[in-house]
Amino acid sequence: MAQYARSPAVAVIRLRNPPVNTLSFAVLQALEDGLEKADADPSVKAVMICGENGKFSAGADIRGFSSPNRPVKSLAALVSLIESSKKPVVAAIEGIALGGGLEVALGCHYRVAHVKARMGLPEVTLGLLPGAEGTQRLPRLIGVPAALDMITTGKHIPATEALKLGLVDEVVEENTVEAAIRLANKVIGQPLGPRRLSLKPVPKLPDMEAFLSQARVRVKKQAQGCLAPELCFQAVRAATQMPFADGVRRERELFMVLLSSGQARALQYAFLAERAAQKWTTPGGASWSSATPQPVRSAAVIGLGTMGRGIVTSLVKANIPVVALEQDLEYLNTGRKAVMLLLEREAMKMEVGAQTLDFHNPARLQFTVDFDSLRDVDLVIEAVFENMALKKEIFHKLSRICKPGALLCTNTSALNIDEIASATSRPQQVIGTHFFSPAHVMRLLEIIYGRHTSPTAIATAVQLAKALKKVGVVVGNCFGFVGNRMMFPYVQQAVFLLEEGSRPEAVDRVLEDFGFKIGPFRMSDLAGLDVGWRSRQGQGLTGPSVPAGTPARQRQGQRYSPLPDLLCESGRFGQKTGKGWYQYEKAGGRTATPDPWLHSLLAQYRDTHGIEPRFIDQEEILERCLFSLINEGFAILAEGIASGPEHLDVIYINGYGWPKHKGGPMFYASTVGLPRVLAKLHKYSEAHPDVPGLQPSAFLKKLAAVGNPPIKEWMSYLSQQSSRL
Ligand SMILES: C/C=C(\C)C(=O)SCCNC(=O)CCNC(=O)[C@H](O)C(C)(C)COP(=O)(O)OP(=O)(O)OC[C@H]1O[C@@H](n2cnc3c(N)ncnc32)[C@H](O)[C@@H]1OP(=O)(O)O
Repeated sequence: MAQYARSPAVAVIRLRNPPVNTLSFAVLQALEDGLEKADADPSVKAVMICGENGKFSAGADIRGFSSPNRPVKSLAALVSLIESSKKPVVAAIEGIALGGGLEVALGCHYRVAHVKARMGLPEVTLGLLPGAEGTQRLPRLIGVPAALDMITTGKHIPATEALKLGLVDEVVEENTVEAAIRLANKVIGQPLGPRRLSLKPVPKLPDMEAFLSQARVRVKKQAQGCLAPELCFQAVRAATQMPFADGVRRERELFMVLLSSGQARALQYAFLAERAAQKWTTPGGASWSSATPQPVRSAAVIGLGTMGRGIVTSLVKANIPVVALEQDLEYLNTGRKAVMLLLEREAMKMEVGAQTLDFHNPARLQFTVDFDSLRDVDLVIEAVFENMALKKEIFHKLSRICKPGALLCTNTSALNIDEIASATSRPQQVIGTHFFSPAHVMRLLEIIYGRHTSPTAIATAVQLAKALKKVGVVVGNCFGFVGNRMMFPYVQQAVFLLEEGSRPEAVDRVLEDFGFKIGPFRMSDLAGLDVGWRSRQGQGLTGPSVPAGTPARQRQGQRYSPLPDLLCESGRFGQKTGKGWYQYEKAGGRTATPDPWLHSLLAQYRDTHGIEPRFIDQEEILERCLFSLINEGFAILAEGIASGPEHLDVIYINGYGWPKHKGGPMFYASTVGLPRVLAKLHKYSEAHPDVPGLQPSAFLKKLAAVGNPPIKEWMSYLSQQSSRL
């Protein structure tokens, strides 16, 4: 709602809809009523609009876009109503003015912002455009280049930058509301025409056409398959070509195209899924709502390989003092140099000096080979390579050295957290923190609780993720956890497709066209084929521990492809060796080219094993890879390893390059339709009965049997099932 008050001659309208003052129907109605009241009252000479609780407004309610009663049209009408007011209207922007919130402020004649406020038009990130005339007003206020940048990227800008751009008239450090009332009193009686953005011309550029065509290329490149950036561009271009009213009509048409697109639904789901994933629960009854995190005032990182370096960098950026430990001085010095380089680069990117991050200060970042230096830290992240014996040895040591209460985290992508915890005397404080490479860049942090992990430990790890500006997703302990466990069948299908007749470049192209940043074979070359090889050796799937007489293409009664092992045996580990599924210009090269050697290896392999190659179309490639991944997702949900499908989707969007505008694998399955996913899995598993990953999971079957229930209802079917058992 909006609250109306008076500050002698100035009417004060306060937007009130906690927690972020979204513009619900009720808020818009109350705002309109407030404006009418102010207009009708002759003693009111000016109006000031502000938000409750130190926040102006986060814009339209994202949960309301799918509602047929969404208030977008009335928002545009209201912004026009504000602008046409005969009494000056001043916006007092504290905290945030985003989306429709900023559009309301653009309708005001003046804007005052608190120095800590942020402003933006993030609609593009939700698959939309600023549909309350924002694409037409903003270029008139700050010029086309700056407006296009804000509208097509959705970035939030700080108040100081907004002042430089002319987006706000004043930035204050103290009371924004008082400053806005002061300004309102000052401008009473001044002409409003020049302050009405709809009446202003769009500032000219020396060569607008050339600017727009270059900008369009840039926008297309950044869009990566997303429709909204291009349509945002078209709406801003309309502002440069048409009078305001026509531009508004064009904006409306483009908005309707986006609103009805599947991409907008997927992106809005992704926004809400990220928030839903913060609300973790465990089958044991622990929950985000009752667990309290411990403060993390200092941390240690063990191991300064690629992952450890990134983790140290993340902690320093989050202002958490770090002790970085290596096994000997040689490794320590190499690690130290690499970390310093990363931090210098980060300081440059953040446009702050080394002194701001303060990483030359040993009180902030200390390098050591002495385990005793870990005695007082609040949290340790072990990031040595994936070797259970080594990890257990380290955790045993930590359990003796670290202070009581210190959280002991292991950075692992698959190893059993309970087994690692068993090496300590405090398994309740042991937790898995699976960072993604590069750890200072990737947003995802998979947080894995073991059998004994305490709710406090989980809450502390979630809090740490927030401090590191990452998305922490809490999951249970199983081989590969959630992300890699779903990835195994996907990669497995890709390799089976090669056996049956396809090529790495054909499979990659289909999945990259779908929207993955890189396909499974390019990804495998980038990560290094030796990583999986070592893991398969450890599981006894390949190498000397495989019993004599085991068929080459079978393990544990199921089809197995030894192709990746064959590549590793010939020293083809991917980019690092210059050869893998592709060939590269040199060892460490990045440009993948299809490799005739590999093509003849595939032909020879098929001959040896009597496989008749066949043409495999794009549909089969896509469905076998994606549906097997999704199928595993259903098994994970049924086992209680994750609290809901949103968690899986957040993991895939933030850690595995899943295209956000397709909402994550489980959301995608819901858009394809669960009965269709099931029918396709049946078809492929019948054609390839011994290929793992294609047998539909029981939970998928159960959901498909009731049709295609909305994704938010899926988990309720699971509890119905359990309660009957
Ligand atoms: C046409 C389209 C128009 C006119 C629009 O306005 S589209 C909406 C444009 N606005 C946005 O995209 C803003 C989205 N929100 C954010 O970026 C952030 O939430 C925030 C910067 C406003 C606050 O961030 P933070 O402090 O980290 O808190 P949370 O992100 O956890 O949010 C707190 C709760 O508020 C809910 N929320 C936030 N914004 C919206 C919104 N626009 N609509 C509905 N709900 C919103 C968010 O979901 C959190 O609620 P819970 O999930 O915890 O219940």
